[in-house]
Amino acid sequence: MADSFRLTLAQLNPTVGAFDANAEKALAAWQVGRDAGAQMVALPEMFLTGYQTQDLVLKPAFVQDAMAQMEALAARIVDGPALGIGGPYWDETGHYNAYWVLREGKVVARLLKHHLPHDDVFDEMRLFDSGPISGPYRIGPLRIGTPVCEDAWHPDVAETLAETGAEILLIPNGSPYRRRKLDLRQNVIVSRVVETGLPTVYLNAVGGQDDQLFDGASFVLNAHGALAVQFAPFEEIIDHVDFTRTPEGWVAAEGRKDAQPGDYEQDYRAMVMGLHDYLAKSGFSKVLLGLSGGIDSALVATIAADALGAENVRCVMLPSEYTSQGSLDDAADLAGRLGCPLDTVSIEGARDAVEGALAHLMVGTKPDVTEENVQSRLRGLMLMAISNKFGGMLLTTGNKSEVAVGYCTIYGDMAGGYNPIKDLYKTRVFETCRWRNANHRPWMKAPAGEVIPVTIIDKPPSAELRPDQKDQDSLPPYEVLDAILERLVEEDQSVAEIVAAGYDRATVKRVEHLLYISEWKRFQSAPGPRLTTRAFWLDRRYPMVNRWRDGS
Ligand SMILES: Nc1ncnc2c1ncn2[C@@H]1O[C@H](COP(=O)(O)OP(=O)(O)OC[C@H]2O[C@@H]([n+]3cccc(C(=O)O)c3)[C@H](O)[C@@H]2O)[C@@H](O)[C@H]1O
Ligand SMILES: Nc1ncnc2c1ncn2[C@@H]1O[C@H](COP(=O)(O)OP(=O)(O)OP(=O)(O)O)[C@@H](O)[C@H]1O
Ligand SMILES: NC(=O)CC[C@H](N)C(=O)O
Repeated sequence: MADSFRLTLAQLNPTVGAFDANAEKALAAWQVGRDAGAQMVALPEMFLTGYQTQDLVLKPAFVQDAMAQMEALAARIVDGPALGIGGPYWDETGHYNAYWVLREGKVVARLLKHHLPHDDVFDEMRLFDSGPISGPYRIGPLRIGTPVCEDAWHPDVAETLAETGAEILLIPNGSPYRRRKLDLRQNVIVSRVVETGLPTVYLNAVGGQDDQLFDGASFVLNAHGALAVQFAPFEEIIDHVDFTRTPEGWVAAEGRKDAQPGDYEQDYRAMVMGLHDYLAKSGFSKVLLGLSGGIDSALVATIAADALGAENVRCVMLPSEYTSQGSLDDAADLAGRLGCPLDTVSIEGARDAVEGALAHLMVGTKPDVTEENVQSRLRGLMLMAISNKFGGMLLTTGNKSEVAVGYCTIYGDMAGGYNPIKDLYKTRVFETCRWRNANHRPWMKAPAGEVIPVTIIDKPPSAELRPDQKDQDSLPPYEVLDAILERLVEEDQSVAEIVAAGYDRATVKRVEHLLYISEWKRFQSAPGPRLTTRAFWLDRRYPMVNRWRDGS
């Protein structure tokens, strides 16, 4: 019996619902494996349909179509390696998230996911039935056990596979990014390796799907947990792992060990990829945004220029009488450094017209946030008109701190289809700008160097909706606001715990109140890439009507 086995890992980016394109990608990877003499080529979880399909996978027509496409793909897998690929499977016993193994024109195995994740962004218990734990399958000389993603986060599936003769584990995944997720995954998988004594392949998808980002970063561990192979995150990679039979069992040869960037780089890459894929997969190649001369729109313009090329990022300055010369200069400076086209559209005439039209109703009232919001909404209106006429998608620019406390105008600066910094607290916005100014990578399409002028980073944030307005007039300093928000949102701390940590009780209560009363705004807000454990959308599902307040 042969003593070697070549497994080709395809860390690739599928598109939800694009069955033909996903199948072609799988076939191209299979051809790479075949040409390299592999015995098997593996793709990630639910690759044929893309992931996550959400409720699409409850639709019989969708699943029938996917299963027919899978059979058609199987018919093309002849005279070469086996192909492992994720896709749904329905039969009279249930509806499954399955891993299909195709070989010599046929489906030779189907491994059904047993543990269905139902935490953070996952609801698989509502979408699938739990399959029985499948046994190992043989490809050439090797018996392979395949826990499907969440299956590997519990000991039982891997243990059963080891007990029933698996010689390696191959885990296909659709595991979404969040900060430092790779450390968590490796800790979990080391436990499986130690429990089973089996070399383990962890293959993850890459690419953005709505708010979720799959970061790849696939890896291979040998028995005892030593790292044999590590793929880079956020890249499409096809590469091979060579296993050799030894007296102690199968051993993976040392392969590529791609470096894993630090937190700021990974978050930045996630935002760039999230924006790129949301647009490209929705059929857009251009964006526009309101460029105020402030830091949030500066960072969004930079992310967009890195994702799409500066020529595809149309910046629009929409000044009013409150716009300072400094803001006009900073916006022009940033657009020039990035190489983005910049237009100027005054909102003054439109504001006069709106205020004139409303004047007879407003008699006797004092100017307040109403007039401020009109300016914001006029900007949204003008930007959407440019979007409609010229076809770019409008980006909205609220950071996580603002989105958390509702410091943004509904139908105003919240207008837009995607928000690249929705899960980035304001204090991280500053640090991210500094990181981008100091670092450039080949995947960034905008120029290297100090693209975000230091004056933009250093000036006090202002909405410039009334004379001398500063964010800090309405909100606690961002260091304090972000620290309280992180404790309330990410850490689920009580008011008493936050106060005990040294924060002023009245401030904590105010932030808690603002967080709860703006739930409705977030419900109507644009999606954005998930970076944390509690992004606003699926990770944290709060009611809009909620009269409870923490009395601790
Ligand atoms: N639970 C709920 N469900 C549905 N609707 C609800 C609601 N609660 C209030 N509302 C409605 O929402 C409206 C208030 O919300 P909204 O109109 O957004 O206005 P509002 O939140 O009152 O004001 C916008 C805030 O964002 C700040 N800001 C900061 C930075 C930039 C910008 C900018 O615009 O560029 C703005 C601005 O200074 C102000 O504090 C009310 O008219 C009310 O009818
Ligand atoms: N004068 C302006 N010209 C163009 N767009 C603007 C202007 N003022 C505000 N906007 C848009 O509205 C968004 C919210 O802006 P605002 O300046 O009021 O608050 P901010 O959160 O401090 O954002 P920024 O740091 O980008 O200024 C901006 O990011 C920008 O997209
Ligand atoms: N697709 C899944 O089953 C995900 C499982 C796991 N909780 C992860 O995030 O990696």
